[in-house]
Amino acid sequence: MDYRNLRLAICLGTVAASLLAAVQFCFVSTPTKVLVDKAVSAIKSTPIATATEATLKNGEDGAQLLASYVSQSKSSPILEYIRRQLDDEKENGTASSYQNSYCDLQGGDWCPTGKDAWQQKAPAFMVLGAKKAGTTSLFASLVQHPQIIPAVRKETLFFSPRRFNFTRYLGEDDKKVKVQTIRQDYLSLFRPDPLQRKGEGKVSFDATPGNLLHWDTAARPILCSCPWVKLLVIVRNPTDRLWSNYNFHKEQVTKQEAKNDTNNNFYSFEEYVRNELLLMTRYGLVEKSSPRTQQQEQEQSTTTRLPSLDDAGMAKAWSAYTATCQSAVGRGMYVLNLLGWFKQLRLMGRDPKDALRIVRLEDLKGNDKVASQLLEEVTDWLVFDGGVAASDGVTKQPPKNKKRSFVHFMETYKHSVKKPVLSETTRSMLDEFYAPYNDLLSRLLEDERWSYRRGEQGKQQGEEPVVWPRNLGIRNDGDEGPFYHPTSSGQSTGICSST
Ligand SMILES: Nc1ncnc2c1ncn2[C@@H]1O[C@H](COP(=O)(O)OS(=O)(=O)O)[C@@H](OP(=O)(O)O)[C@H]1O
Repeated sequence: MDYRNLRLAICLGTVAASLLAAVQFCFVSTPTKVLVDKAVSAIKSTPIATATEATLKNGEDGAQLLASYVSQSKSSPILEYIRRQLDDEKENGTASSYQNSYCDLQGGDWCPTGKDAWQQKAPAFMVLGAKKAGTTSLFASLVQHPQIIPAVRKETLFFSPRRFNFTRYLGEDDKKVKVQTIRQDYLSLFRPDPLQRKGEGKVSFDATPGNLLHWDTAARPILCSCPWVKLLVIVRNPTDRLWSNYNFHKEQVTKQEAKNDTNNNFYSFEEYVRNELLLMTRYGLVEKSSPRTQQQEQEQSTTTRLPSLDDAGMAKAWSAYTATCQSAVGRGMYVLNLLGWFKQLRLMGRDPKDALRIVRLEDLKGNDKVASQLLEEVTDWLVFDGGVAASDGVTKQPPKNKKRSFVHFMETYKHSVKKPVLSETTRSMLDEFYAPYNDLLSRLLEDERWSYRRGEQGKQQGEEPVVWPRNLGIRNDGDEGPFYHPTSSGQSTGICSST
C-alpha cells in the first residue's frame, strides 16, 4: 500500500469509528423513535440483518411480515439457556460467600442495627415490575396501607443502568459493589424523619418496574446494599403487556413530535416488534429457524453475534439488547428475568420462595373479594413477614382511606381508560411466540396457570387468582421470618442474623 492509500485508509477508519461512537452515544441517551431507528439502521448494515431483513411495503399486511420473525421462538438460544437454567436451578450459596465475593462493605456492617441504622430508613421491599403490568395501580394500592411508605417518587430509577453510576458504585474490576456509597446516596430518595417510623411497624419501598428486566445489572447492587429486601413482582399476559408498551411508547413519541413540530409516522406495532426481534437476533438471543447458508454462518461469526449463551454470554447479550431499545419484547420474557433474580438470591443463600412474591394483574382486576384478599395477604407479608405475627407488638392498622381501598382503586382505573384494540391475528401470533416462555414460567413457579393459556372463549387459564408461592401467608419453616427489616428492631433473622 503506498502512502496515499494508507492515509486514505486511516481517514476512512477514523470516520467510521467516530460514526460508531456517535451511534452508540445516541442509543443510550435518546429514548424515542430515533433510538429504534438508529438501532435498526445499524443492524441493517450488518450481514445478519441483510439475511433476515424484510420491509413493510405499502398495503402489506403487518401480521404477515411478523409471521416469519415469530416462528423462531421454538428454537431460540434464549430458550435453550432458560431450560438449562431450570435444570440446574438447585445451586445454593451462602450469605457470607456472597458478601465476600460481591459486596465491598467498606468497613460498614452488612446488617446494621440500632436506631440510626441504615435500614430504619431503607426499603424493606421493592416492586420490581413488570412495566405496563399494572405497577402504578399496585403502587397506589400499596400506599393505602398505613404501614407502607413509598420513596419520594414511585420509580426512583436508582439502579437503572442508564442512571446507575457504575464508576462510583462498583469496584475497579466491576465486580464488588460499594455498599456504603450506594446506601449513602440511595437514602436521599426515601422520606425524611425515618426515626418516627421506628417501632411503628412501618416499611418503605421502591417501585421501579425496570428492575425486573435489568436483573443483569441491578440485582447484585440491590442485594448487596439491601440484603434483607423482599421482592414483589406483578406480571400480565405478555402479549397484552407488549401491546400496552407499544401504545405508551407511540404516545410519548407522538407528543414529542407535536412539541417539535415534526411528524414521522410511528412504526406499526408489527414493525415495532419485528425491529426488536432483529435486535435480539443480532445479539444471539433469538434466531431464525430457517437454516443459514455457510456464508451467512461465517458472516455472523465475524460480526456481533455472541458465541454461546453461557451465564456471562447471556448477561452480556441481555445488557447489549436492553441498552439499545425499549426492550418491549424482552420485558415479557418473565421467566428469563425472574431466573436472573432467582440465581442471585440463591447465590446469597436466600430461598426465592421466601424472598419473592409474584402476582398477576389479571387477578387484581375488578371488584372481587378474592382480589382484595390477595392484596391483603401480600401486604401482610410485606409488612409482617408472612402476616403471622407483628414483631415488637406492632399490630395491623386499618387502611388510611376506606373509599380508596385496593379493589376500589383497581375498579375505577379499569373503567377510566379507553384502549386501542390489537388485531386478533397479531395477538395469536404473539401468544404463540410467548407460549414457550410462559410454559417455562409455569415450570419455574410449579403451577400451570402461569402459562397464560387461553381457553376456548379466549379467557385466560386459571379461575382462581394466582400468586406465587401459593402458600402465601404461611411460613414454611414455622420459624422466625427470614428477613431483617425495620419492624423487627434488632431481632434479625435469616440473611441478617448475627451468625
Ligand atoms: N385495575 C386495572 N385493571 C385493568 N388494567 C389495569 C389496571 N391497572 C392498571 N392497568 C393497566 O396496566 C397498564 C399500566 O401499567 P403500569 O402502571 O405498570 O405502567 S408503567 O410501567 O408504570 O408505565 C395499562 O395498560 P393498557 O391500558 O393496556 O395500556 C393499564 O390500563
